[in-house]
Amino acid sequence: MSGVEIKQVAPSVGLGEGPYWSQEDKALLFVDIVNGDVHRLFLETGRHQVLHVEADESGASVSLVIPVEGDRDLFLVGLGRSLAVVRWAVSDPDRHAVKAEAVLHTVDPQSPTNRFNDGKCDPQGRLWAGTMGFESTPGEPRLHQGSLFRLGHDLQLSHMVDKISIANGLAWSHDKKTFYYIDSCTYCVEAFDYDDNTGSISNRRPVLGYKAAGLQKDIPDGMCIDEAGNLWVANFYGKKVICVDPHAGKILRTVELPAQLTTSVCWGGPDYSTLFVTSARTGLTEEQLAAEPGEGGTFAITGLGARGVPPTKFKADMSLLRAKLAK
Ligand SMILES: O=C(O)[C@H](O)[C@@H](O)[C@H](O)[C@H](O)CO
Ligand SMILES: [Zn+2]
Repeated sequence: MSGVEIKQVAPSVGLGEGPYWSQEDKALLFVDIVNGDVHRLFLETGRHQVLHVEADESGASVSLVIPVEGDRDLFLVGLGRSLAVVRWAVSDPDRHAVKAEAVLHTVDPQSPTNRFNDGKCDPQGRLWAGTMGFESTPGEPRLHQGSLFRLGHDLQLSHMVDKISIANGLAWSHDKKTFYYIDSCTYCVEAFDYDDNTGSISNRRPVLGYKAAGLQKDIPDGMCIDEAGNLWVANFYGKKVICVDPHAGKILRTVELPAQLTTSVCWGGPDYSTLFVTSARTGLTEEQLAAEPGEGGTFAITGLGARGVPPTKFKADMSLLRAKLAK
């Protein structure tokens, strides 16, 4: 593939996840789940902000960060088993700690060691986020302990899919009729029919089985969709992202990265032609880390000849949200 360039844009973190391109700020947001931090990296100036979110009673891991439409200082985060709101201004100091302004929901009381993992907004701006069971070794959680949830504009939480092991990549087709989803422990990218009006899903089916595609050790993790409707999936333990044609169920391209635990992907940059990729270093040995300094880094891939579309912010009924923040 000529012209493809890979550049490390952020220093190594424990478990990078949840990349999100903020066009207003020309910044990449991502989280470090191990340290409970949200990162914001301004690509033009190099300014790098780190917001540590203090634990609530359900845990300390910050697993996703999504801006709230209509207030540039508000963000939804996954925090332990909770979905919470944090306040974070661009003018804040580059490194500081906050408590959540409000906890909207705490889930999975039957599995107290669960935590939220990946999440993203659908075309209507409802948040979809899922949980996973306790992981002693990366990729080997207690199975079927988690669920996928949907947070509506009215801040009500709906339970969408149960028996999820590691809730991961999410994407919606441009015709808003298909929802693509990854539970990492199925080793499969799946699809559902999606109703954009009601936000309901049905008809779960496989799109790409990893073992049948020859990916024996890769774990499907985060995912995004490009303008042409192809899926880009980060392969944990796979040192790569793959581009998948979901209609043919075929791998179209493979891009290798200097990090074996590639965790998630998003499109960004002024014209959405840069693919940002997060990775992790958690669980790797000292030797492995020494051999590959990129482990845990965040990367920008350019020259792919593909591009994405703007991400969707969380659209809340702001009077309901402000009432929660006032409490
Ligand atoms: O990145 C994630 O989604 C999880 O937070 C991680 O725990 C790993 O990906 C998982 O171990 C393998 O999928
Ligand atoms: Zn993930």
